[in-house]
Amino acid sequence: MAVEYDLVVIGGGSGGLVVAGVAAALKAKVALVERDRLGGDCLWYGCVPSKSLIHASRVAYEVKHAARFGIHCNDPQIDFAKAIGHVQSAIAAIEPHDSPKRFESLGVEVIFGSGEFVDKHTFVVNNRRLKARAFVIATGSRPAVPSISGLQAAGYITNEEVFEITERPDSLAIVGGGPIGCELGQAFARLGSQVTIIGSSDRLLPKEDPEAAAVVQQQLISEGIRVLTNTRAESVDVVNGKKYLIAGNEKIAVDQILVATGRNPNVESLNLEAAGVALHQSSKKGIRVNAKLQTTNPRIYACGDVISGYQFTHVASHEANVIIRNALFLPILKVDYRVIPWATFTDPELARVGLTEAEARQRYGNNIDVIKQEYAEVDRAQAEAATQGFAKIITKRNGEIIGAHIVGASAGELIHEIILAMSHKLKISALGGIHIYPTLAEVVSKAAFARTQEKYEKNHTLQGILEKLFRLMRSLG
Ligand SMILES: Cc1cc2nc3c(=O)[nH]c(=O)nc-3n(C[C@H](O)[C@H](O)[C@H](O)COP(=O)(O)OP(=O)(O)OC[C@H]3O[C@@H](n4cnc5c(N)ncnc54)[C@H](O)[C@@H]3O)c2cc1C
Ligand SMILES: NC(=O)c1ccc[n+]([C@@H]2O[C@H](COP(=O)([O-])OP(=O)(O)OC[C@H]3O[C@@H](n4cnc5c(N)ncnc54)[C@H](O)[C@@H]3O)[C@@H](O)[C@H]2O)c1
Repeated sequence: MAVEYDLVVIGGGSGGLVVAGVAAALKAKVALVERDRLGGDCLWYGCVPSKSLIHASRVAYEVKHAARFGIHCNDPQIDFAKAIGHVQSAIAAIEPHDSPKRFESLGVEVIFGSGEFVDKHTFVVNNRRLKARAFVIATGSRPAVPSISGLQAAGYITNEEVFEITERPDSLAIVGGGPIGCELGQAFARLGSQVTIIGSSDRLLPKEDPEAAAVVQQQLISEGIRVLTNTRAESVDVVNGKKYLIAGNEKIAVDQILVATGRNPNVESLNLEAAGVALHQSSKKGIRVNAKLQTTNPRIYACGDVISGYQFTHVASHEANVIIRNALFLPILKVDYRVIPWATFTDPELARVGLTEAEARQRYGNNIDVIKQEYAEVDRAQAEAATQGFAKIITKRNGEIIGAHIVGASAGELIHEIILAMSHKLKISALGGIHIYPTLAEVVSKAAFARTQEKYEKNHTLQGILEKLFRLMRSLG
């Protein structure tokens, strides 16, 4: 039976917009259903506002610490509402790129409404029955709020409200020591809040290389942030209008509580059962997909946060690109997660691609090399007093790069060279090529050189041959 659309995309955020835009450019007939506004978490409540606030807070920090370069300023006066104004103007500047007008001009039919599947082939929205060759679920995720007694009554904020507050909380407790907790914790502390981060793991950023995460944790502590690890937020009391968060043995008086304890997929309202779309059985939440990103109904695909894999904007787009080909043409392409990078935008930044050292040892035993290069040995880092941090590159014995972790200034930019090398299965020696002096990027080339040097130092045969060769050449004049 003929259908009206090639693709119906549900959710207009990082994943859905890529699918809809590219499919329409390829001349497919596409409908995009969005329940709120186009742009998703990344634009409104995630990447864009957080990085804008981080920038404002960094300026405050640099001004406050300028005296070490002989630049004497008074303590910066922070106009928090204006900092949030910068956040909102960054969103406003980027929003047209994700606007309904732009997508309609690309040929996408944008439908606002919250619909549901009524059977395996039909999605109903605003009383319209949409039938398509394929559907894509890209409805993202929302903050997962743990059940903490008294929290609801006391009131709290998540990433969905934090970028709209116009008054800085003098004291802020952040529940969750993951990327949101660390990025926003540092930003608020730099803008003048007294911040406490409460994390249930034994360290901040528990998904990261422990040595690299420790550099970030140490920096946060040195900036006056209280870090409580191995601690769960248990309850909240309100006394005389003041909130008291009880966590471990502590009773912390705070003006505001920010909850950043992971995400829940947006699946509830879609009536997935009618569509034959199953969720993960395990503790992992979200829609179950195969390597081609098909759900348990092969005509329905899913990508982004809703499948609870790597929850990043660039991964949602990476998955979207696989879906476009599979859904519009033949479902033969598998998603490749071999080289998935990400960065946590604290100061210093922590960027990662591939395996951690522990994961690499688990997979390859001791048949790996781990090369570490300190920022302090990079001249540009000295020039900019940005000596904190290191690059760690993990290779197989043949030099193939299987993981890299950079913690330090501009780590999120510097990692791209390694991403390219890994994508093309290049060996670490490929990173040792000419690099501009003096740049921070030399932290990567120096790491590559360090491995060559280490191999050379262990190669006594080669050293012996060279010694003899030069003796001979000297004797010949
Ligand atoms: C504070 C914070 C900072 C972050 N920083 C970064 C970062 O620096 N870099 C990075 O890569 N990632 C970052 N992320 C993660 C990133 O925002 C997400 O991984 C990304 O937005 C996921 O894209 P998505 O398409 O799956 O979902 P979204 O972009 O959230 O899009 C989902 C869309 O679906 C819509 N929707 C939901 N339910 C329905 C329904 N029933 N019907 C119709 N529409 C629906 C929503 O309204 C939304 O528009 C951050 C996240 C947060 C919370
Ligand atoms: N720079 C970036 O790319 C960036 C930035 C922010 C967020 N994100 C994405 O958003 C996702 C969500 O971030 P997040 O920080 O909320 O989640 P997360 O799951 O990475 O971290 C949440 C942390 O909270 C802790 N926790 C859970 N319950 C707790 C409790 N009751 N008390 C104390 N601690 C508790 C967990 O141990 C965990 O370490 C990330 O996984 C990431 O994919 C990315």
